[in-house]
Amino acid sequence: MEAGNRAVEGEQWYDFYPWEEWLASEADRVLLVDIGRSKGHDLARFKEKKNPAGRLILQDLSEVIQDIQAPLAQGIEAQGYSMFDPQPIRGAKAYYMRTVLHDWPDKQALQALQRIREAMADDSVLLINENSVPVTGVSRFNASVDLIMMTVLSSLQRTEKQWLSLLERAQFNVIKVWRSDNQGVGSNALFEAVPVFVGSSGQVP
Ligand SMILES: C[S@@+](CC[C@H](N)C(=O)[O-])C[C@H]1O[C@@H](n2cnc3c(N)ncnc32)[C@H](O)[C@@H]1O
Repeated sequence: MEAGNRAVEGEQWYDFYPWEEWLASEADRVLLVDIGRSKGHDLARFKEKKNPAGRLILQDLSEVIQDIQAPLAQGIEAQGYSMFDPQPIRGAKAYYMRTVLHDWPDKQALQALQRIREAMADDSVLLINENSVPVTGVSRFNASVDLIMMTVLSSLQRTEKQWLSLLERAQFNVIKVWRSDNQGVGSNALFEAVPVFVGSSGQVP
């Protein structure tokens, strides 16, 4: 799947999302936790192209992290972690995932989102960079990925409505769905969301 996404990706999220303005925070705070980032090439590109202040953390399964050969750029830290476990990085400015949740059915995706929500501060932001497929007129690429998702992973390529529903059920408010003019078909939408915090009564305020 990753190779497929690489072949068709368009602009990077940081080229069309105003991260400098929207993610401004203290320099010693973790700026962004990239969950399921594989070996971290894209975080390295973000660092190289934009040189953001703040720590960047890439997380993936321990076996993936252990397989990283090249040294990481200064300012990037790698951490072996499963997204179904409690998130060790608390209160980061942004939690980011690209083409990770599409590998998972709603039940597991909701668990992973819950782990993020628990770790967020009041001003943290969730960024989900995913493929959002149209309801009709789906491209051959997306139709074939959808079939692969279903047969191999019991998962799916979600429509925007399905992404919004997933995020709402995970108790996030979606602020905006960002799209670039030059969209690839591998991860064409950036869902920006903030947590809805549940009050002590257990009710969403
Ligand atoms: C389709 S790849 C996407 C990689 C990268 N985000 C990208 O956009 O190129 C899915 C990634 O999720 C990681 N992954 C799978 N299960 C995970 C888990 N339980 N916790 C954290 N990462 C996981 C995989 O190792 C893989 O790197």
